[in-house]
Amino acid sequence: MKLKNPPVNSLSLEMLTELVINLEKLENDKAVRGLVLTSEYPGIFSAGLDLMEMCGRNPAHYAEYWKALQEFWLKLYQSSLVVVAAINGASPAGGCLMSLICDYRILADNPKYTIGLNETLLGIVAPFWFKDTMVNTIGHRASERALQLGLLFPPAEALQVGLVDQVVPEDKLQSTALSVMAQWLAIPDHARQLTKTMMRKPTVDHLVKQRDADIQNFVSFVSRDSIQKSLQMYLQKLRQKKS
Ligand SMILES: CCCCCCCCCCCCC/C=C/C(=O)SCCNC(=O)CCNC(=O)[C@H](O)C(C)(C)COP(=O)(O)OP(=O)(O)OC[C@H]1O[C@@H](n2cnc3c(N)ncnc32)[C@H](O)[C@@H]1OP(=O)(O)O
Repeated sequence: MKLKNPPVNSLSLEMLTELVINLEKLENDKAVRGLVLTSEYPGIFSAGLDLMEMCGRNPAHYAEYWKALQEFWLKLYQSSLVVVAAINGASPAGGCLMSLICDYRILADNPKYTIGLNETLLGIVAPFWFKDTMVNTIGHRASERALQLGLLFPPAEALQVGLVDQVVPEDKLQSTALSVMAQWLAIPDHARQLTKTMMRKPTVDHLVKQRDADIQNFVSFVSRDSIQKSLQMYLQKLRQKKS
């Protein structure tokens, strides 16, 4: 599955909705057992959540957006398919989250392709289920440091901390993803799927139990004037970077 939402594959409401529909289609197709997630645009895997969905909108929109994001996370995190992320570009915040919910992550070796949950740099906070997903991957101490500092790791450091499973030359990314997929598909589906469910259930249950409260938290947090100002300033900085 190729992410395709120019210019930076930000996770807009429309993109999230399409991703969920496509995932459902693949899950229901008996001929499909695995999925490689990559970007149509080498250089950018995904810029994360679409900041335009979080700026200057009304509470009903924020609630709808957050619910769609939760839905996407729940679908992909619980997917019965083998999901391999072939990360061919920068992967900040929501882009990193999307990689973390896959079963295996391969990052192309390019110093520009940084990955991490950098929310604090925007003056916002990664919600508990982003944090849980990261802790499940790299452990508590490394997550605490990475989350507080909003670290974006270049490939060698991402590998060292365990945020990705493999770093490979850019031209070997897709072939490596396919051989990793073959290795995972050699395991009987039912045994692998039950194991995945068992490993991920506590994290899934944590969000499912608090879904509505989490939406309310997001809406009230993002509606604050101070948060709106931080997001606007961050967007301005992104735009000024060009000039
Ligand atoms: C008490 C506790 C309470 C807790 C309560 C918690 C509640 C929850 C709080 C909220 C939590 C939210 C979690 C958020 C997660 C996120 O994912 S936020 C998004 C973070 N993303 C980023 O920081 C990435 C920003 N982008 C970049 O760094 C770069 O764009 C890039 C991806 C590295 C690509 O660089 P480059 O190729 O140079 O492109 P640019 O020129 O920078 O960008 C092109 C245009 O795209 C726009 N853009 C970039 N990123 C985004 C984005 N994420 N959303 C929307 N738009 C984006 C950029 O502004 C450019 O636009 P134009 O200037 O108009 O062309």
